[in-house]
Amino acid sequence: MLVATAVSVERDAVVRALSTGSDDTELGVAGRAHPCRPSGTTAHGGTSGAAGHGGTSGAAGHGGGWDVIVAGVGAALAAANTASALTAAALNGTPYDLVVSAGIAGGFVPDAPVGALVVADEIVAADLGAETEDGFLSVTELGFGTVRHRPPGELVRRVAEAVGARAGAVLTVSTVTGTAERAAVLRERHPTALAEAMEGFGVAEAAIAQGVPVLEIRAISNPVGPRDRAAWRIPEALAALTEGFGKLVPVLEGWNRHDS
Ligand SMILES: O=C(O)c1cccc(C(=O)CC[C@H]2O[C@@H](n3cnc4c(=O)[nH]cnc43)[C@H](O)[C@@H]2O)c1
Repeated sequence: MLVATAVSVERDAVVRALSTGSDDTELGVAGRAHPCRPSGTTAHGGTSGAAGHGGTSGAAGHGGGWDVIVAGVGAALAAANTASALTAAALNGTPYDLVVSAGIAGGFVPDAPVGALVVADEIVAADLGAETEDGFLSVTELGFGTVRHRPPGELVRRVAEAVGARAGAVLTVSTVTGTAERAAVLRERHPTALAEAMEGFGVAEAAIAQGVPVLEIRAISNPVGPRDRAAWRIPEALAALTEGFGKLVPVLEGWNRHDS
């Protein structure tokens, strides 16, 4: 499994869950920083003796088990670093079975309150398109490809049940929403949206391009709406991410990608 987080505190929250996981979880060196990563893009070995780590930008090889990388903030950087990690692992003969985009997010109230966990049944590039006199047109409507990836449905259902998360669309945006008006526009365009974050679609594009299924799980740190930085509850969200990931591990390790 490859877990792509945006920043190091998210990576650490995931690694905390993995390193207290069951004995069956191969996590001999989880939490060990890799010295070769540029600009904070640090990979962690998910197995003891994860000697396959590459030294190239953002790449991470692995020997089975879990790798957790800091893929960067924003869809483009997250896609680039996720693609590098996937390619390195494939070239090493140990391709990943699943990619998980994980971190904190803004939640659409009242469905996704601060501290809640959300699992994406759709990963949607919410602002990839064009403003027209008739309103927003997505790149799909413009004829240029997709703005939506769907994680395996049965896996989403099992994960939601195991971690106590709600399943719904998770939007990927380039700009954190800062007004009630923008939140309402997004929710009107995407009525099933539970959360917005900034990386999921990039991670998904990288995974899908290599034929690897993708999942996105987010812990809500703040409401989507008027900017109120003081209201962000990042430590609480990171604690929820750790707790949720602990419950996620057995589900993912028992999952066969051909099940769903
Ligand atoms: O507004 C600020 O002062 C501020 C300070 C620190 C960090 C930020 C971010 O925007 C972090 C974005 C980071 O966290 C995810 N995230 C969390 N909440 C949201 C949200 O409401 N909308 C979009 N992204 C969010 C995101 O995935 C980034 O990785 C701001």
